[in-house]
Amino acid sequence: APSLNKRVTCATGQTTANEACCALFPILEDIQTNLFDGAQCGEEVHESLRLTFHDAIAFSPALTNAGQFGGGGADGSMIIFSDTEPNFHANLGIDEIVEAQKPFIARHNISAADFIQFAGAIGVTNCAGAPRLNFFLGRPDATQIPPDGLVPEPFDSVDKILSRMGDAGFSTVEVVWLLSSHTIAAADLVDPSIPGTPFDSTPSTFDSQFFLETMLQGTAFPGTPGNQGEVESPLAGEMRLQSDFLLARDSRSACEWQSMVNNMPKIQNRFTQVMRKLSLLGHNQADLIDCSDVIPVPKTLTKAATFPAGKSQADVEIVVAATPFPALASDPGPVTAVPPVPPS
Ligand code: HEM
Ligand SMILES: [Ca+2]
Ligand SMILES: [Mn+2]
Repeated sequence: APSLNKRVTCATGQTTANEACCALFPILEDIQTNLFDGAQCGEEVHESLRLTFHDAIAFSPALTNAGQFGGGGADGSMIIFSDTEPNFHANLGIDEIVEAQKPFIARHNISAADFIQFAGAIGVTNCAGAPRLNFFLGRPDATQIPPDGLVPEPFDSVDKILSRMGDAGFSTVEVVWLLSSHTIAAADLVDPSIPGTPFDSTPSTFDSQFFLETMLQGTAFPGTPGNQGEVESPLAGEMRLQSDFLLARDSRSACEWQSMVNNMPKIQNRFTQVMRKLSLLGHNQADLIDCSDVIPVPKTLTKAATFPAGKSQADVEIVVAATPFPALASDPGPVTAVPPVPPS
């Protein structure tokens, strides 16, 4: 009789719990070599993670309940309808990774819906400190374009962001957990004069610097002032979104935000939970095959969070008195500018 825990050895040599997952190993290798430039945590990984969100979050039970089409969730619509959906305002810039991923989908037997979530899960493993996300196989592709207006914008109010995310099924703390993603992120189009400007000082490390640095007092714009959705950041070369600034300070989210600082086990655990939920929007997990064991084991990170050089506890705009703020060292040496993420 077959044992429940029996593992399959694939033709390519790796083992997995389910034979259907064997087909993913050649795709994994192609992605790491040719999309992520040899397992780097660079621009394509950042854009691929952003794409997991923008594809999935176009999902509105509120619209469905009102008798309209609310979007199919993680259904690949961004790629299937690439003439339309990437042009929605909140998706600006997503066309690049959409076009970069298309040839991979064309040369493998995988839905666009699955590929987007698979590439995102693989990509984060290239960033030291990231958790090993789950991956489920078998999403059918979109048959309809989701409505515009379902992806949060950096100039949206906290009320609007929490309400939109709540419609899709995410609580306030889950929104905070999802924003761990902005630790490996940069903006190209918020200030188009400085493409590749990161949201924290370590855009190729999945650490808690994003949560810490968004709590510091803003002092200047990294490029031009007056961009919609941008506020002053604490570091030269660093971009701060107004939405991240507000969520870090709002009474509904600030406590959870602060709890992420220097708490890697929590970040890893919570990000895994919410990314599982995000990747399943519009689907039942029971209809899919769990291929999580195909995802590589991420690079580890041992470094504690630190204040960037020239910053200290005095620069934290403390909003949460209820929980103690961790005692953190400051990086030694002169104050430096955060370098941009190179385009590739
Ligand atoms: C809550 C609402 C959110 C807002 C308002 C927001 C907004 C933004 C904006 C404006 C950018 C810069 C785009 C550009 O100019 O190139 C960005 C980048 C990014 N976002 Fe978000 N985001 C949100 C949530 C998320 C979530 C939930 C994820 C993933 C789970 C995510 C992942 C990313 C990543 C990885 C990037 C960097 C892309 C790159 O470096 O090329 N974001 N986000
Ligand atoms: Ca980081
Ligand atoms: Mn980018």
